[in-house]
Amino acid sequence: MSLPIYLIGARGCGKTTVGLALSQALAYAFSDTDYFLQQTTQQTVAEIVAAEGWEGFRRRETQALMAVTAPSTVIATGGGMVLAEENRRFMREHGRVVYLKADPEVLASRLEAYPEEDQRPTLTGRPIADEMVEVLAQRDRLYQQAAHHVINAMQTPEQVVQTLLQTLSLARAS
Ligand SMILES: Nc1ncnc2c1ncn2[C@@H]1O[C@H](COP(=O)(O)OP(=O)(O)O)[C@@H](O)[C@H]1O
Ligand SMILES: O=C(O)C1=C[C@@H](OP(=O)(O)O)[C@@H](O)[C@H](O)C1
Ligand SMILES: [Mg+2]
Repeated sequence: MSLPIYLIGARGCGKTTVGLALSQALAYAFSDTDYFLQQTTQQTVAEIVAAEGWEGFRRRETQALMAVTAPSTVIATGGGMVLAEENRRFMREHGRVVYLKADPEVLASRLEAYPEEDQRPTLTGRPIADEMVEVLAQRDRLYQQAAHHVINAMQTPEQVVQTLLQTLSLARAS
């Protein structure tokens, strides 16, 4: 059995979309921590945050990360998973961690086209483009710290999957 692969990065970088496609290419299972939370609580992210605040959501997110961790599984995390040092350490110790990196303008344009507000309630109360700049300024360092590999996520999903396959097999060979 192979180590789990964790995809990290900001909202809109493609963790869920690319993660599912990567799992199919590798014949791995696929898990998404947000989807896991929605299934187990029967609540959307927005409903959890409304009831318990971001603090409650973050606590549940850590539990979800541990619950979905399994061999031969691609795990799409939520964009804020790296905020907790505990989560960064857990991912690095249990699997391969890949940062899907994209510029804030690219992320904002994807989210503006398809906001999914139940999944992505505002983090700052500011417009998406401003929020993306602010969030990346805080988190880019944490994504870099947690990651074994950094991938350019500003390609088509198919190209990102190919880059991931190359990067992960090179990493195995070295
Ligand atoms: N590589 C990509 N190129 C263009 N659009 C993308 C890409 N990856 C994801 N998207 C689109 O961006 C939005 C967010 O993707 P998603 O996979 O949910 O990101 P995340 O899970 O990282 O927040 C979706 O509408 C998705 O179709
Ligand atoms: O960046 C964040 O703090 C969040 C990202 C979301 O996941 P995606 O990155 O899959 O959109 C979701 O976990 C929640 O809204 C919080
Ligand atoms: Mg996602």
